[in-house]
Amino acid sequence: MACFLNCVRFDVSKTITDKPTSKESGVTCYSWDDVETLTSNFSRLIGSGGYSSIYMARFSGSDKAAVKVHVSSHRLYQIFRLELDILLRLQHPNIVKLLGYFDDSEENGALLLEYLPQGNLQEKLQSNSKQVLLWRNRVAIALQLVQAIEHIHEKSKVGFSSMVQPPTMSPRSRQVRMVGSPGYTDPHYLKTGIASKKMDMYGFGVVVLELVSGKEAFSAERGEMLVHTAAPLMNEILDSSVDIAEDKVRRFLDPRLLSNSLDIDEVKTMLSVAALCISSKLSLRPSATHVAETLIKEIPSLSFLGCGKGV
Ligand SMILES: Nc1ncnc2c1ncn2[C@@H]1O[C@H](COP(=O)(O)OP(=O)(O)OP(=O)(O)O)[C@@H](O)[C@H]1O
Repeated sequence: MACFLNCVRFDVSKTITDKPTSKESGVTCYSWDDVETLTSNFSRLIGSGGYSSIYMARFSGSDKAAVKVHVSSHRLYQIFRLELDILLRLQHPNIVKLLGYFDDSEENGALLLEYLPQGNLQEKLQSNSKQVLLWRNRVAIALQLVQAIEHIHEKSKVGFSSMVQPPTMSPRSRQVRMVGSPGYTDPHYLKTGIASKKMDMYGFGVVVLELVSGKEAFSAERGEMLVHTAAPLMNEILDSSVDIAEDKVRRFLDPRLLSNSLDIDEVKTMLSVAALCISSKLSLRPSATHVAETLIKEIPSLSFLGCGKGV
């Protein structure tokens, strides 16, 4: 998931085969000493990833940044390089900016990212959070995310999304490439090791289910994946030649959103999109462009964004 949630202002024609020198194209190459200073010796942990820890950093002007320090490992270094390579080529308003990085070219790496003060989606959706995330904001998040994915798939020449594992790759190195967060990772990718645009659409479909239900993709507490809970409804949506019953949709919906003013057809549109995106039939999964067009056309609540101009 992180891959499509990060970004950089950088010349897309550049690769990192040759390390950029300091301040090249707006992305700074830092030394480890710099990273230590910026994070005040890693004094404030603000998040944890599957292979990384995220620390608060401050520049001298007191501007904040987030430093994602990857686990030190020769094996996991490839994951860092892959993420850095992608970030160096991306530029989109809906994706966080890469400000700089540290790379020892062997086993240690860190990414210096624009600081995002609003927390992550799970925090926003959590049932005990005081403010309920409004429906229109949920559909806006879905649209912004799919527009970011569309940018990666269609406009960025990143290539990773359609990347197929070279047949010569050893099982060990293949394992290294197989990254993903629990609950979001396409079972087809887990089975074959083949990364594709369809895999990204699967992850997007899971986020849509989270936005509609208010539940997290994977509940460690219940040992439950949202895609499994949603499966009967998803199958019914895909199989059904008739309109899906409203009470079934309402039962899946985040109870905090139940109100007369909510247009249930918009919820049905979101669920239909999710059902197609997470379908085990890869041919059914739509492109990011198609999903963005569908959301803009079928969800009037998005009009507050001035849709069609990109958000
Ligand atoms: N730029 C940022 N600004 C503020 N907080 C951040 C930022 N990046 C990450 N975080 C915090 O750290 C948490 C984990 O980050 P992220 O989701 O990027 O990890 P991940 O993708 O699971 O990592 P990995 O690549 O190691 O698997 C986020 O949920 C968020 O709370």
